[in-house]
Amino acid sequence: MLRSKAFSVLKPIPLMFGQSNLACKCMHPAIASHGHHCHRRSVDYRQRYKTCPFSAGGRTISTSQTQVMAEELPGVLVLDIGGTHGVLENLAALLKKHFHLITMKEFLENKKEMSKKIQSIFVFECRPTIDQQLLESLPNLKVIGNSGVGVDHLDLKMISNFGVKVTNTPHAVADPTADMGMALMLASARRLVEGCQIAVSPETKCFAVDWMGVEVTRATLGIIGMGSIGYKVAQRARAFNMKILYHNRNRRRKDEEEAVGAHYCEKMEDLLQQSDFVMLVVNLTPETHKLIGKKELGLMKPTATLINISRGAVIDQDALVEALQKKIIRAAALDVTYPEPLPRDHPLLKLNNIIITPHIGTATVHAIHMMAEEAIANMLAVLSGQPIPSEVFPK
Ligand SMILES: O=C(O)C(=O)CO
Repeated sequence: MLRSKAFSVLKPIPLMFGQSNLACKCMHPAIASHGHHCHRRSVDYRQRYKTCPFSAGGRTISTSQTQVMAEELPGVLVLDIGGTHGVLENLAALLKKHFHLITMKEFLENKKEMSKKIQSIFVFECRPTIDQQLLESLPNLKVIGNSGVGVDHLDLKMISNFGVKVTNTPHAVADPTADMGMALMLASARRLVEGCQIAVSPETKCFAVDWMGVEVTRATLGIIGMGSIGYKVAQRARAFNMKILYHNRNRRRKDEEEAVGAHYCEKMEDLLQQSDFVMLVVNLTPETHKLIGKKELGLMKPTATLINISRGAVIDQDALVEALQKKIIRAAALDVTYPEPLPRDHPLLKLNNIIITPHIGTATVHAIHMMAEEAIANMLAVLSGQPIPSEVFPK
């Protein structure tokens, strides 16, 4: 998800979204929630809702009518999104086409009136979670539209007990997150961050032999988690003539494997032993919590690099610190950690064989827009009783 830090240079829009996160205290640590490993029915979200009729204020309106008063549209509470910046102006405009947008600030200032209006919650950042207290205060809430694929921050069971549906955006995130995986792999392989540091300090003596990287082309990539993002990574890796191994709960169809030249490893251990780059693309669930620990890191080649674009808690970070310190593996490149961000004195931040980015897998202007569109389509589908493109269910 987009982290405010990454965009801190952009223009703030003070009142567009609420700053307060009071009503959404974190009840469940990410690792304890049900995760997005839930059963999902998926319909192509591109079947857009051209006109979405709603019953509002006793009469049916259509969102295709441009003159509809904002108050007549179904109310959406925009959950706290941390920092505010220019790119979000477009998001607000998008939401306002279909919803009466209610910020957290507005909600907290006028809870009595606002709570009745709110039929959906749009979760922009995947950090804030939604607690029982908030749900109890929203009698007309029907859907929580998560912008992003991972819903490990939401207690799906508790939410479904309120009769509220949860949706996510698997289509919009796949390409940008796969791009991020490739970016981290290439950056780590070619020591891009160290290279930048040298380039900006001309006093540093630089001999290419001191900064040698490893090659991605023709290397072996092991993908753990071959869902839509993992598959997109494989498609990209094929262009680098990489040998592609994958491990997944379910084997992909033969034609899908052949299309990207991927070989299935039934045992994750085999993949770990053979790969030059291991990329984690799994959902965070109780089963994948600390999936990569001391034992697994010990199986990897000393020349191998671990890349994580899923969730931080999929790796046992203490074990990773040790493996990197002792050079049990060559390097790591992480877009996700726990917590996020890491505290300044965290041992991972003291290592020079690691690259860490602040969870920016989908932080592109296009992705943010597409995720919002996908979330809106989901929420509108719930409110209008149509088939829901991407609903997530508790296990
Ligand atoms: O979609 C998500 O859940 C992400 O974290 C993308 O980076």
